[in-house]
Amino acid sequence: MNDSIRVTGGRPLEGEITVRGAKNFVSKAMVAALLGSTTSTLRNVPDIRDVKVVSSLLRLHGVDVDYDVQSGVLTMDTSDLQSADAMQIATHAGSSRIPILLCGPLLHRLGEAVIPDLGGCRIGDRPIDFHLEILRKFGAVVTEAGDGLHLSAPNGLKGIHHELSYPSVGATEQLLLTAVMAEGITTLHNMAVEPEIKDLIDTLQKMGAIISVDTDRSVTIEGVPEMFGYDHVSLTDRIEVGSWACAALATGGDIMVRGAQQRHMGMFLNVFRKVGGSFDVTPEGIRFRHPGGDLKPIAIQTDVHPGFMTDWQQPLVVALTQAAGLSIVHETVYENRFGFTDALVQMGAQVQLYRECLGDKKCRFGQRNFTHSAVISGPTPLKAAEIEVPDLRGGFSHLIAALAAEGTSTVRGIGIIDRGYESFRDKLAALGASVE
Ligand SMILES: CC(=O)N[C@H]1[C@@H](OP(=O)(O)OP(=O)(O)OC[C@H]2O[C@@H](n3ccc(=O)[nH]c3=O)[C@H](O)[C@@H]2O)O[C@H](CO)[C@@H](O)[C@@H]1O
Ligand SMILES: C=C(OP(=O)(O)O)C(=O)O
Repeated sequence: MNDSIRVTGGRPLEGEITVRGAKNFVSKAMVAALLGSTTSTLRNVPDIRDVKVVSSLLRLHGVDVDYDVQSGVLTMDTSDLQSADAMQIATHAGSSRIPILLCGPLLHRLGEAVIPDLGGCRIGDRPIDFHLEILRKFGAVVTEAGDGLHLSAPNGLKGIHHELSYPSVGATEQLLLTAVMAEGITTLHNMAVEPEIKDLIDTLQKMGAIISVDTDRSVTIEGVPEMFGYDHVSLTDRIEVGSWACAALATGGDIMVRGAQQRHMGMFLNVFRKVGGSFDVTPEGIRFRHPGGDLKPIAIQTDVHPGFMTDWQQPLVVALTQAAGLSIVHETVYENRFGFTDALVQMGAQVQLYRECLGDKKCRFGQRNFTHSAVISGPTPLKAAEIEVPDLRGGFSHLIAALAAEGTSTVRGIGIIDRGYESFRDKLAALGASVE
């Protein structure tokens, strides 16, 4: 497939699109299916690359995976589960961050796990120290093996009491996926509470898990000896919804996003309204539009849920280049998530990056030489440019910038965007974008 796209901007995106299941839940629910001794059915599954990567990893372990793109129904039959060939696992190195979550389920079901080196967006160091600490506490023996890790559990996995120093999404999922079948009781404090995690907990409960969530970011899990398949409908991808909403704002457009769910987007909708966007929530989805007039600047800080999500930050920054005044964005989740602004500056935006924390939220990056705050001065007309996509959300943000810019831009490396945006080329065409 051609990996670059020519975008002629300067016209509003208008029309209707549908967003299906969440990349950051579907991939985890697919891993959870490994815990079940019977077939699992996942619905509302989008046709994105991360689903293909996890399907392939499951197949390497003997899972019979069947996906009907049209209906979005994915079934996973785990009756012939078996250890995978290490050489074949290695071919998945760098493909996604999901493989590290296979550890607990594979240790429970097969007694060993071989994990390739992780991929995912390069938006910071992204260590896995929390994951390994949790797995070792449960009783896993972790050794480095070639291009990845080898894990075993000679004495089985036993419940633990753990507190995260930061409410990491992946580490919370690691603990849940391991604790559900570990012997005895597990408790976790300072857990992540993103909607995708709540959906994972619901899925695990359907499978037979006993999980009690408290109101203070803590959870108690009573391990069970056997789990079964599930039937579950994925929540909608709130990051994709927010990305299209920002595209409507930046291009002066009007986009009806079918499938969008208000209850998972509270903080985003507040910000969208404060910046000057309009939205209508309907039973079918949410319609986002630029109502005309100037957009307003804003000061925001990204945070764990229920704060403003880091994955919304990059698309929003493009819209903020069109707001009248100074906007401030303090990124507190990743230390290096403003690299994508170089291309915006090349297109005429005024974005100044700072090492200091430009906000009062507790942040791990303040005194550590990371440019993790941005001041955006607008409105600045954007002009076409040749751009290389840096990462998933940064890439979609570049597309939005090209759609808002006068002239024809070339955006290279758009394959990355397929990791998390289903049929984005068709959706752009449906919204009247001029793309080749
Ligand atoms: C596939 C998936 O669901 N990806 C999402 C997930 O990523 P992911 O699960 O990787 O993100 P985490 O919540 O774990 O990371 C948050 C912070 O914790 C740090 N950390 C994490 C693990 C660890 O072992 N040590 C450590 O220091 C990270 O470097 C980062 O600074 O949540 C992020 C935060 O909402 C989202 O941006 C990603 O889209
Ligand atoms: C950072 C992201 O994903 P991943 O964790 O898969 O790299 C994202 O979806 O924006």
